[in-house]
Amino acid sequence: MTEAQLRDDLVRLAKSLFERGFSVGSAGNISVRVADGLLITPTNSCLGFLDADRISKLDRDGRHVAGDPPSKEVFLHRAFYETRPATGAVVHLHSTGATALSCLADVDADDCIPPLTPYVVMRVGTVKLLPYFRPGDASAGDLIRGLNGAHAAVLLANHGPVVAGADLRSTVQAAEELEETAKLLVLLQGQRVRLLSADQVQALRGAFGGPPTP
Ligand SMILES: O=C(O)[C@@H](O)C(=O)COP(=O)(O)O
Ligand SMILES: [Zn+2]
Repeated sequence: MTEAQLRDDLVRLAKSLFERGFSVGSAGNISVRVADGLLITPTNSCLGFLDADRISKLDRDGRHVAGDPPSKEVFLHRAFYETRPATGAVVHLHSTGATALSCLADVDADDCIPPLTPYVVMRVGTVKLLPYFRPGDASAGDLIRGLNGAHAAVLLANHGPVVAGADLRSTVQAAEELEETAKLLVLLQGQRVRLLSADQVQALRGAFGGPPTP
């Protein structure tokens, strides 16, 4: 895809997420890798009303070279690109279910989206809960680097999900799947739940290539 096509795709998919309630106001940010760097949504922009020509562009060293000032979470995005070389896009949302889950006290930090349904295993993989950081705090990027590329998705405590994937479309879809599963988990709070077994999870990974790998 050309850079112009990627810019158009970013605008279209961000608008779709906004219109379906996956983001509100100026919450969330999205980036996509291009040949000579990174495109990322400008800080304080609304995902529903992006202008393709004003999307921020960073060079390979992370320097802002074009467009409006970049999202303050650029370090979160760059940490995924650096530790998962196959990453082509990163999506951060404040979607309701995933954010609700990120606020619950007794969540398993090593597996905060347990295998409730096959699709979340196939598309998202094991999700790590990271501690709370003030938005824009570069320390969260260091924590993601510390995962050494083991997770395609994390939940930022009391904040929301960050998902990395091979390309923009599949990353947006993975963020949607994570959100829907988080909603189910919140709905099922306090009830006895039957999770997929370790064998069932393994069979899904084997049969469909499993979650995105580094
Ligand atoms: O929660 C926040 O403040 C950020 O993580 C966010 O979602 C929006 O920040 P910008 O991308 O800088 O607008
Ligand atoms: Zn945020």
